[in-house]
Amino acid sequence: MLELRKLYKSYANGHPVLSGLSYRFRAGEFVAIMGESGVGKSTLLNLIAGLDHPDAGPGTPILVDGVAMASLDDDAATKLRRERMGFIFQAFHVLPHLSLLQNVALPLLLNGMPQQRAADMLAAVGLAGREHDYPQQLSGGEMQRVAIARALVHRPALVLADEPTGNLDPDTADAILRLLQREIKASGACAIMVTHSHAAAAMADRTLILTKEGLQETTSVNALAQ
Ligand SMILES: Nc1ncnc2c1ncn2[C@@H]1O[C@H](COP(=O)(O)OP(=O)(O)OP(=O)(O)O)[C@@H](O)[C@H]1O
Repeated sequence: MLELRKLYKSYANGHPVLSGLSYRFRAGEFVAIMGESGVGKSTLLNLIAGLDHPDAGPGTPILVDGVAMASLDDDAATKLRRERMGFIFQAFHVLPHLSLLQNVALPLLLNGMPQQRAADMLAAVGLAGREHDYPQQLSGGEMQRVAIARALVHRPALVLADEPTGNLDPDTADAILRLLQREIKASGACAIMVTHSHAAAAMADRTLILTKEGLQETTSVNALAQ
C-alpha cells in the first residue's frame, strides 16, 4: 500500500532528520508511530501526505500502491490525495464558512460520491444533531472530531493521523480510536498514527518507534498499556 525506500529529509541549515528510512505499510493495518520529541514523526507524515518534499536524489522514496509520488504532476498528486487519503492533522482546519455537515461532506462532494454518509459520520463522532452548526460554535475537541469524521467519510485507502486524540478526554479518545479501528478494518485501509499516547498506541495493530536508525517494531508498548 505504502512503501518508503531510502527516504531522506533535511531542513535548510539543519542536520538530517530522516536518513535513508525504509519501510513497507500494508493495507488493512493500523500502525502507531511513537518516538522522542523532534525525531521526525510529523516530518515523516508530512512527506507521505505530500505537504513537503523529500531530499532530491536518484531513487523513488515514496510509493503509494506502487506508484512513485515524485512521478506525479500536481494534478495527479492532488487527485491521489483527494481520492485515496484522509488526513487528521492539527493544521488541517475545519473550514469556518461551512456547516459541520458541509465540512464532513466535502470529500464526498469533491470525489463525486453520494453525500448521505456525512451525517452518519458526524453521528459516529458524537455530533448528531449538530449538522447545521458552524465551526466557531465548537470546542477544540469537537472540532477535532469533525476533522476525524471528514478524514474518514470517503473511506480513504490511507489515513494519516498526527496526534488524533491530542485534545480529547480519555473516554472520547477511546471512542474515536475505536471508530478509526472499525473504519480501517471495514474498508481494508491502512492507517498511520503518530502519537505520544501509550493508550492510543495500544489500539493499533503494531507500534513502531522512530529513532535516528529508522522505524523499529516493538510489541512492548502495546503490551505495557494493556
Ligand atoms: N519547517 C522546518 N524547518 C526546519 N526544521 C524543522 C521544520 N520542521 C521540523 N523541523 C525540525 O525537524 C526535526 C523533526 O521535527 P518533527 O516535528 O518532525 O518531530 P516530531 O518527532 O514530530 O516531534 P514532536 O514529538 O515534538 O511533535 C526537529 O528537530 C525540528 O526542529
